Amino acid sequence: MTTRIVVVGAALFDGDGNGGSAGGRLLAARRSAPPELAGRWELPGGKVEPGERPDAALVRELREELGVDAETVERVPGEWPLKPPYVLQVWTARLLPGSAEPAPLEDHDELRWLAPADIWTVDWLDQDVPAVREALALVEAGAR
Ligand SMILES: Nc1nc2c([nH]c(=O)n2[C@H]2C[C@H](O)[C@@H](COP(=O)(O)OP(=O)(O)OP(=O)(O)O)O2)c(=O)[nH]1
Repeated sequence: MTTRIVVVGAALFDGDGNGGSAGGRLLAARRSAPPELAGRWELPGGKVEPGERPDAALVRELREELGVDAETVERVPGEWPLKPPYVLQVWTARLLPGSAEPAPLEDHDELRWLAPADIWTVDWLDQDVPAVREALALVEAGAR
């Protein structure tokens, strides 16, 4: 059997609170490690643990990495290969009322809320580019 480990990433939007709203800003996180990924931007998240639901893993990772209380909204269709055995899956997500603002507690040295016009101004990890594109397409479709 092929071992396949899911990495979950959050397309975390701010805005009017309906989650992933078009026109809201998307949170991008700059990795501080490992050296080959440091300085590149990603969707915050991490590895799903054995027996864990991916959406629950994402909420846990956002708490650990950013210090926030968040909820997932919708799975972004698709799956993107990372370095084997990892694959990336993405959910749209939003902060819960009363959550702290995201802070770069672990794995990241800078966070940036990107307005729609600024999404492509950061140096996303190559494998994140199609994932970010799909996440934006999903929220734009939802806004129509
Ligand atoms: N979190 C995240 N990881 C990504 C993305 N794109 C991408 O290639 N990766 C890679 C980087 C890492 O090799 C792997 C995820 O590892 P991680 O370091 O974020 O996961 P984790 O918090 O569970 O880490 P750890 O327990 O191993 O310390 O996937 C992305 O958008 N988000």
